[in-house]
Amino acid sequence: MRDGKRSVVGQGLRAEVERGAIGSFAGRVGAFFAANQGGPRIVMGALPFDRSEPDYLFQPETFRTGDGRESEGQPISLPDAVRCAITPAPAPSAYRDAVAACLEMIAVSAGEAGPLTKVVLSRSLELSSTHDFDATGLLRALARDPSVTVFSTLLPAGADAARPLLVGATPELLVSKKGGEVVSHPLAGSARRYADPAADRDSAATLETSEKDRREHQAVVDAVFDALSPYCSELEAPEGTTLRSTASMWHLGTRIVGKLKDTETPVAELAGALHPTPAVCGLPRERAAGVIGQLEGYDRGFYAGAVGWADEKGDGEWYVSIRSARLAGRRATLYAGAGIVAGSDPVGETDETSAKFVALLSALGIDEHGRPLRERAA
Ligand SMILES: C=C(O[C@H]1C=CC=C(C(=O)O)[C@@H]1O)C(=O)O
Repeated sequence: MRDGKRSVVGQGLRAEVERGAIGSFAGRVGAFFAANQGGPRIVMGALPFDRSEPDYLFQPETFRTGDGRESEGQPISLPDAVRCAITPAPAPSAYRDAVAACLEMIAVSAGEAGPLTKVVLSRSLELSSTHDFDATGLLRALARDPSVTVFSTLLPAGADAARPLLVGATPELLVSKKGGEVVSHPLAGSARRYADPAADRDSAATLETSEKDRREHQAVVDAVFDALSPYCSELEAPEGTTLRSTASMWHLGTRIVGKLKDTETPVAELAGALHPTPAVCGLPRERAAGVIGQLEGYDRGFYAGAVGWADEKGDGEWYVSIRSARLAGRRATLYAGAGIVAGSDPVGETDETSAKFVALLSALGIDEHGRPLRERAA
């Protein structure tokens, strides 16, 4: 895991933590350290989107931290023969229909108790290549953007011949905990970035003043405050809501910092209280998760879950596993979602998911149709 300032790298797999759902995350990590005396005092891995599905956590053989600048981001070089066939799943037109159906559900529920106010719907791109995907090269290419946290983590062995990995470049901190201090930096509300400076500024200004995006964002901020308040003696958003940028996207973001009442509260418990926030699920949580299951048509697996680490003291960092891809040998599945609220436009939301694919696709050197990008085609 690495951003422009810091890296946390575990290598090898020394031991696996007993797998379970998020409700037992903190208990299982605590029991692992109590029972296992050898090796680095850290576990890392991934939490799935679905709270009832098992996570995948392991203790690495070795572990080191650095300043995030250990290796410069180099463009990855795909051999000429490697070309990707890309199948959108669902097709963009079917995604637009799903957004429209979701808007209808939001409208119909408006008069009910506990109405559906937000659902984050995602779509995927299935890539199939002539060669195995190079996770290390992809990570290096993603790290050219210092504003994101890049990650690569093992996933549980599945039906694939190759061991799957989750690789990505997330801009969103679910929660970090160090001693008595807790930080979360939720994002929601997005706009595409442009190479032309004037168009880029316009895009940011439109996002900043968009009532629909502010509403979409506030739902996440409120949920983070609700989840963390019981654990904190102080909790505030010192800078308020601000614009955050990655190389390809503008977002609305709110950095939330708190002081824990009990400094021993483990980060795993805080992650368990927060996940999934309305940045990836919706409101009310259970109802939105049901709509996602009904309309998306696939299992998200570890997309829109969390990736990170926790140490023996209960400190740690967990990032929302968005802008991510599941790699398994010659196959990769890329995911991108968008928050749907009253006032969302199906075409606009589809375009937003296309914009969110750009980070991974440009690191792979291709566009959404699998065509080589111009600067790499030469
Ligand atoms: C669900 C994703 O992004 C979330 C994070 C930031 C902005 C979002 C939005 O504006 O919809 C999403 O809530 C994704 O990238 O797949």
